[in-house]
Amino acid sequence: MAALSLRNVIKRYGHGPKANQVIHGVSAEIEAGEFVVIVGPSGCGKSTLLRMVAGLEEISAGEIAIKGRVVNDLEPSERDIAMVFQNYALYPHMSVFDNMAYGLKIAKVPVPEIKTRVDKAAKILELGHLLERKPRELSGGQRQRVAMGRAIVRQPQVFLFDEPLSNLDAKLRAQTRIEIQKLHRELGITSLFVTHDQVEAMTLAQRIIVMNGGMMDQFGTPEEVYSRPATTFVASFMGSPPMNLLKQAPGVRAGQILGIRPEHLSLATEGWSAQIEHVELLGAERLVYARIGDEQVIMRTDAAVLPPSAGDTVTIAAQQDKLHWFDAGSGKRV
Ligand SMILES: Nc1ncnc2c1ncn2[C@@H]1O[C@H](COP(=O)(O)OP(=O)(O)OP(=O)(O)O)[C@@H](O)[C@H]1O
Repeated sequence: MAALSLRNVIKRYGHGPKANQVIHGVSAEIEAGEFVVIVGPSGCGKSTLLRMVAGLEEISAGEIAIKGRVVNDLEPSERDIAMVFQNYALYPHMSVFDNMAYGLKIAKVPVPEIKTRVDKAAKILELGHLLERKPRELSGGQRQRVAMGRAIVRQPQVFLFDEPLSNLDAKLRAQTRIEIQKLHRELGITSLFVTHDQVEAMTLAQRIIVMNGGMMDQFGTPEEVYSRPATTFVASFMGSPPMNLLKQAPGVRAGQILGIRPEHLSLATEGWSAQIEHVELLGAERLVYARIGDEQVIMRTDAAVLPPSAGDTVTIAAQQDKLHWFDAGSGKRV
């Protein structure tokens, strides 16, 4: 049985003719113990989807089930979930221990049991020496760990994460990503994690839900999403620099879009004639920006390869087994 099922979930804000539909029928089956990341640009509906699972937003139509039990009409506290928020939402006047224990106290868990669970979570998260501190006496990364600790002690069926790393600097974010992975390996709790950062999605997820304007464009492993994107949107959203999408280059027929990743283009003796616009050195590799007719392409090359210079005319070839074809009308993979 799936740990979490979304069945044609729809969300409208407002009522009647003025209603604004923002989630247009999302279906997904998430297996027990899976770590699923919902990714997409600002406004695509990621938070709304997560908040509907949490019970913080009503569902306009469709069904959400946790371990087979439909939870549409259940309060958040009855859903057996725990959520970690972007702003951590810690109680400022309570110690770290009390912040982590609070939900259990409310749920009338016996005091010795609370102590055992908080101590265990504190140990996993290396917070043991900070239990007496107040949130203001902690670093951003430590507060983030307290927020996770508070979720862990509840021993929920499902963890929900709403961009929990977005307030951390780049280094701490990378480090916390590894901690979250480790935590997931240890606890094996089904997790749904929202982010707008495709790198975070690729590195954390076992499977990724890519949202585009309230629709689910793809649900697949990081590998699938990267190497077989279901739409031009997924192709250009996942990967940096994005996949090149060509409509007019020689060999592309009307109504088609050819997708090719920057790492699958190279200088060659046969192929497209291209004008070099600009070359960027990124340490171990170089990005070469070129123009094929009216369309720009980005090529990724090894920094050791002698680059062309801006203004040069070169020949660029695409690796033939790495071509992606999309329908120009629907944007779907063909
Ligand atoms: N309470 C609300 N009333 C009306 N519209 C809303 C409400 N909350 C969100 N929306 C709209 O729903 C859409 C999805 O919003 P949502 O916050 O889920 O997007 P998101 O992908 O999480 O974006 P972000 O990354 O910016 O948080 C947006 O168009 C937003 O304007």
